[in-house]
Amino acid sequence: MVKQTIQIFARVKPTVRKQPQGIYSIEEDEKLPTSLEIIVPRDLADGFVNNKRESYKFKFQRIFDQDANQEIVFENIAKPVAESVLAGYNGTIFAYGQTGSGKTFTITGGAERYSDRGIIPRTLSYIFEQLQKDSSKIYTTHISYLEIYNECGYDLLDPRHEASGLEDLPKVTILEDPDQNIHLKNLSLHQATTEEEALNLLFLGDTNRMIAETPMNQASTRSHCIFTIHLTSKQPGCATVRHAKLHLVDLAGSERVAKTGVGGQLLTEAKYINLSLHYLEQVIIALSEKHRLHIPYRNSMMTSVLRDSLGGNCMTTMIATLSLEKRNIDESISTCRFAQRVALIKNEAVLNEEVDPRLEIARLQKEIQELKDELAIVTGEMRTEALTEAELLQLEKLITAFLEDQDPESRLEVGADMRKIHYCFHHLKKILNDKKIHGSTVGLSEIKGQECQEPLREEYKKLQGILQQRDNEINILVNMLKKEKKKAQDALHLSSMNRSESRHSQSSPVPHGGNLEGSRTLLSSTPTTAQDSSLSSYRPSLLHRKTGMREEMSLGRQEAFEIFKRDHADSVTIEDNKQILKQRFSEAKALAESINEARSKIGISENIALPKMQDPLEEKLRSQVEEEKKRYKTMFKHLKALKVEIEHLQLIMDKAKVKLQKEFEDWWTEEATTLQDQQANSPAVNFLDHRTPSFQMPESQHREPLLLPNRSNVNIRKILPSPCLIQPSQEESSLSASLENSAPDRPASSIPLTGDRQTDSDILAFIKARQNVLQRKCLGSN
Ligand SMILES: Nc1ncnc2c1ncn2[C@@H]1O[C@H](COP(=O)(O)OP(=O)(O)OP(=O)(O)O)[C@@H](O)[C@H]1O
Repeated sequence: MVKQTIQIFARVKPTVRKQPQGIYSIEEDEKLPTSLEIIVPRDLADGFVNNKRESYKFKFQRIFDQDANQEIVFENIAKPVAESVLAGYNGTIFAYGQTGSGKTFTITGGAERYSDRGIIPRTLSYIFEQLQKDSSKIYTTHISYLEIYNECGYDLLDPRHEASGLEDLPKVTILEDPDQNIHLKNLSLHQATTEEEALNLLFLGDTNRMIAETPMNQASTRSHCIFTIHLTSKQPGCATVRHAKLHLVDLAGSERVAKTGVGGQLLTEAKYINLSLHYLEQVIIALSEKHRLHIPYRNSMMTSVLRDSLGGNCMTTMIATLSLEKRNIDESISTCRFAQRVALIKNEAVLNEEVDPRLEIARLQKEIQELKDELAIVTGEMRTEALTEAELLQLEKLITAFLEDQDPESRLEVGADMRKIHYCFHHLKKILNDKKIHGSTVGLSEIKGQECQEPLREEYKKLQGILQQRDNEINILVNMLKKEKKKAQDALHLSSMNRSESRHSQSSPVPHGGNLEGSRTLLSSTPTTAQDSSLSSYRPSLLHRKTGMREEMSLGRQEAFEIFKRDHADSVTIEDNKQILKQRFSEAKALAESINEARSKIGISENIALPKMQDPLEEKLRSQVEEEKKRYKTMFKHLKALKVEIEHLQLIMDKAKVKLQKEFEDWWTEEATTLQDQQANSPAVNFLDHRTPSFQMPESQHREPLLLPNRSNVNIRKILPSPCLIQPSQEESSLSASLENSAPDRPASSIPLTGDRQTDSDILAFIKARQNVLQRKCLGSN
């Protein structure tokens, strides 16, 4: 049992603007920054009057200042907890702080750079690395991801449900058994056999979380999220199984209702958040008071779920995230005060061991049989009748298996039957004699030579096995690279076709998002388990399903999406990541080539027949092979790390894409609704009238004004034909005239639209295509 108080750490978020000097200071204790002093400026009126205290001091296990990166935070906070989870103890890390103070950044990570990976992906990486190293135990890992919003639990990982809102996700409820153990009904557990599978689950949960967000429910801010790694370990042949859980918790923003200044639905949410955080505080106060018999865990879902983590069987760590800007000082002080109370809670973590009943029954049955046999021998219970043919045959088989078994501990089990025991001795003697007769024809020197060669052969066999394994791995990686290259070429070909199509024909809408999809090949072509491949294939369709986008967009919508994408604030990050991804791919390719080279060298050396006796040539050969093997291993490790990075980057890009599409859909729907309202009084739409309201980008993403008139979203000015020298047909002339007339400097003409969004888009797409045909005719005749 390990008795420990909850460990508290503080992390200060980098400030955007320059803050007044001396708003806080960090003192070192035994070379570690452990004491934080917050100085309240004298002019600060909100909440702190001048005659109040000016400075507040708080102690932490360690404080991470603005310049601390994600790696340092992981190494110092999460790694020790992950180690105790690997040893069989429960662990919890939770981030607490006001909205925007960096909880999600610390727990999950930033969505822009690979180096911004937070505690969850780094912990997964670390745990799977350790599991791979430890071959003494059999491990199984499961993942669950729970979101608690307004006191209701939702399963973020159920792939059976297509969520477009939080209410579509399966609801999770709490059940308590007579021993007061908490069970979460409807929370799915997913096995992850590799880091990649676990990261896919994290991605799936985060995407569901993002999709479920609406402007009314900024889930990330207003909900608590608990990502749990369930680890089971067992030693082969041993009936004891160890279970450990690691909760990684991103709590809702801790600001007070008064400060949020919200009403309606948001006020309800704020109250729920405040209530659940209030209950968390109540539990913590109760736990920090000695001799308190009743701890009010049951008051809220979050405290019920984290019951063990707070004052129970768990190694718990809290990260107080602080945004030490002038306007956030009061919230930062209250976060620190909360942390000080948390630090008083003592937990008693025990190894969660239990005996697997099936293994225990088998062990006991064996023991009973052995005891019965012993008893039969001791009591002299003898059988005299002769053994049957079948029994003799069975015994011979047992003897053969016993002789062939390489395990020195293996036993020949024939039971307490002296007839069988005698027959076994008799049969063994026969085998030995037969061997002796045959053996005499073999020369003594040859036997000696064979003895020398035996270990060499074994070593050679082992190396060949490893080589075969690595060969397979390299083939898989090379195939992945080839596929990626082909995909990139296809994408290039497709985009050039699209460009020429949009210039000349504009006849068929292009499926959206092709440019990002290309990068998925590596992931989807990676050999994984059935479950993983189902997840990988789930992801691309998730982009459509979850954002509610159709697989194919109308031409107008496609054009609007392209412009929206181009002007979106995230486009620079997406481009940057694409570049990094490309770079990593070429690095991986180069590395794969070097690995192939090293492998062939090892192969050549191993193909040379080894001399029968050890000699200098063999020694040289051996050391060369060893050298190559070392080089090969290092490169292979590097390639694996690159693969993880590439996969992570792809996940980041997928996430950005889902976000982009979702924002586009929201914006599109909003604009369409507004215009529908405006057009309700006049069914005919004024095509290019400047008075017609144009689509506007959301404020934050707006760089250039978009000229996308009415719901069709087609920029007609872009598609107007250039002056033409040939005479168009009558039909073409009238169509052309109707469009020409709609130019801003001419009297506006109207094109009747149906009011149905899709039909209108199609009508306008048709007009656009016709215009292009006209334009091409013009160009052709010129
Ligand atoms: N240590 C840090 N370094 C760089 N950027 C950070 C850091 N901490 C937070 N940020 C950035 O600040 C912003 C807000 O952070 P984050 O979303 O993690 O806050 P939060 O506390 O989780 O907020 P919420 O309660 O709304 O979920 C994000 O853009 C994030 O990238």
